[in-house]
Amino acid sequence: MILAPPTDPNHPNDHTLVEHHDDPTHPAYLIPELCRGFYTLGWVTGTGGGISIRKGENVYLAPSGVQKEKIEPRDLFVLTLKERDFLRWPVHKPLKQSACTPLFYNAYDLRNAGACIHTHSQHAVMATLLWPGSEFRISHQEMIKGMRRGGTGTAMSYLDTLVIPIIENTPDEEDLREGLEEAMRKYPDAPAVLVRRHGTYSWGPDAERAKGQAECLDYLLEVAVKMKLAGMETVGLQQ
Ligand SMILES: CSCCC(=O)C(=O)COP(=O)(O)O
Ligand SMILES: [Zn+2]
Repeated sequence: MILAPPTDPNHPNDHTLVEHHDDPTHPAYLIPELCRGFYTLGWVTGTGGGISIRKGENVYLAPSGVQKEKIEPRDLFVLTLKERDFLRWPVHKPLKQSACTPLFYNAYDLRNAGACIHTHSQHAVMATLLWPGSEFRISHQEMIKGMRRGGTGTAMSYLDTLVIPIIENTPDEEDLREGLEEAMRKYPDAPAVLVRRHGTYSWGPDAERAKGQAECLDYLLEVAVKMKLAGMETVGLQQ
C-alpha cells in the first residue's frame, strides 16, 4: 500500500528530480508531453488515465484527479521502486499521486517495465462490452507485430494470436490491483490487460516502446470492434 506524501516538514523533498524539463528524454518532460498527446487521442480525458515512467530505481507519477493534459513537471511525484518511499512531491498545491500507482507498480514489479500507460480509450471500453468473457483475441493483423510478448519481451509475429485478459472493473481504481496482478500472472505473454467498462493497462521496456505498443493495441481494439459490429470474426481469416 502506498501512503500519502509525508507531512513532516523535515522529510527531504528533492525537487531537483523534476528540474530537467528541457531534456526531452527525461520523465519530468515526457509525462506532461505524452499526457497532452494521449488527451488528443481521447485516452486521458476527464482527468482519468495517464502514464508512469521509471528512471532507474525511481518511479515518476502524475497527480490524481487533475486535467492530465495540463500537467507540469512541478506537479509530479517521484517514489523509489523498491520501498515506494516518497523522494519528491509537489508543494505548490495539495496533490495526491495517481490512484493508478499500485497498478503501475505491477508492471514494474512483474514485468520489469520502464513505463506503464492507463487509457480510458472508448475502443477498449467497447471491446470489453463486445467480448463479454475474460479474454479478447485477434489474429492476422499487421499491427500485432507492434506488440511484445509480456509487453517487455520479444516482438510478436503476424502469425501470432494476440490474447489480452479482461478483468472486471471496481468502484475504486486502487482495488483493481489484485485483479490486474492475477491476470498478469495467468497470462505471462499478454502485453496488456483490459478493464471492463473502463480502459487499458499496458506497458513496455521504456516510455517510447510503451507508447508504441499502446498505439498498436488501441488500433487493434478499434479494428476488432468494427469487425465484430460488421459480423466478422477477429480470429482466423474469415471475411
Ligand atoms: C473520471 S476518472 C475516474 C478514475 C480513474 O479511472 C482514473 O484513472 C484515475 O486516475 P488518476 O490518475 O486521476 O488518479
Ligand atoms: Zn482509470
